[in-house]
Amino acid sequence: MTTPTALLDVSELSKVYKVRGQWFKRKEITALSPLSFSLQSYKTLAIVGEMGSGKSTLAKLLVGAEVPTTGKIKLNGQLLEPGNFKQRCQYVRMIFQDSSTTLNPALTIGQLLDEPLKLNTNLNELERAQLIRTTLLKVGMLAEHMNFYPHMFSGGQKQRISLARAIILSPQIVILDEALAALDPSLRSQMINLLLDLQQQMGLAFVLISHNLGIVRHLSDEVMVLCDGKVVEYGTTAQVLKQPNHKYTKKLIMNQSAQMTGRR
Ligand SMILES: Nc1ncnc2c1ncn2[C@@H]1O[C@H](COP(=O)(O)OP(=O)(O)OP(=O)(O)O)[C@@H](O)[C@H]1O
Repeated sequence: MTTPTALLDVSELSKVYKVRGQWFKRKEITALSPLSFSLQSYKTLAIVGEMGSGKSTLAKLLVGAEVPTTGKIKLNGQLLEPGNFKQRCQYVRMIFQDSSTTLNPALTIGQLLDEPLKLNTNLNELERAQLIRTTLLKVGMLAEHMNFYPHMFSGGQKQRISLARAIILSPQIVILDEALAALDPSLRSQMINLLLDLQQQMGLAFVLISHNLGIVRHLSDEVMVLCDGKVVEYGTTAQVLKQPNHKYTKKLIMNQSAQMTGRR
């Protein structure tokens, strides 16, 4: 029996930064040691790890913002070329924690959503406007919001706009880099439900970078734990959270359970 081709297939991916050290010597920083994983449509992989463990570096490599030192990234069996950002950005999109800094305040929501369409599609103005309206509706906003500016929206609504911008090109993978961290618990739950709905509707795969194990538990099928750029744990979410093996995972689970008990 042949195994089906994974949507995303990452093998031996690593990143070493060369920085200036003492006495003009070059110093190497291994942000990510070679790691491999695969991800299917409709599935979510969570990346967990403490500060400086390599989570953002992995996200940047996946989205094509950094060139890997070693390794390959395949999408539907096709090799993604490191420098071909245009090829990549139609399939892999990213959402960050703080939409106030990623949404250009001088542009209307319509103009913000039109940018990726102008760059990556051959749609005419009417078709683009129609797609912008339907995408806004998909993320729980109104079609009229296309004429508004980012400052007219709350943090939760701005995250929905960022999500609209991420899905407007019908990508296959969305990377959520602490994208829910700044939201209060009720907005966070609404956003989690919206993400799960969109995943079902569009067959999306998510790579979720998060410190919050509650979010990880709700959204992800698998968890990869990074420590100093190395994978120290990788398995199904249920298994990793129930029986963590590595001391960092154990500490994270204990700290967050203590916080939950303290809040009660
Ligand atoms: N452009 C760069 N040049 C040199 N070193 C870098 C660069 N980017 C990241 N690093 C280093 O690589 C390591 C991993 O960083 P990375 O930002 O990926 O960690 P992280 O897990 O995302 O941390 P955080 O949770 O703080 O965002 C760190 O030691 C960091 O200092």
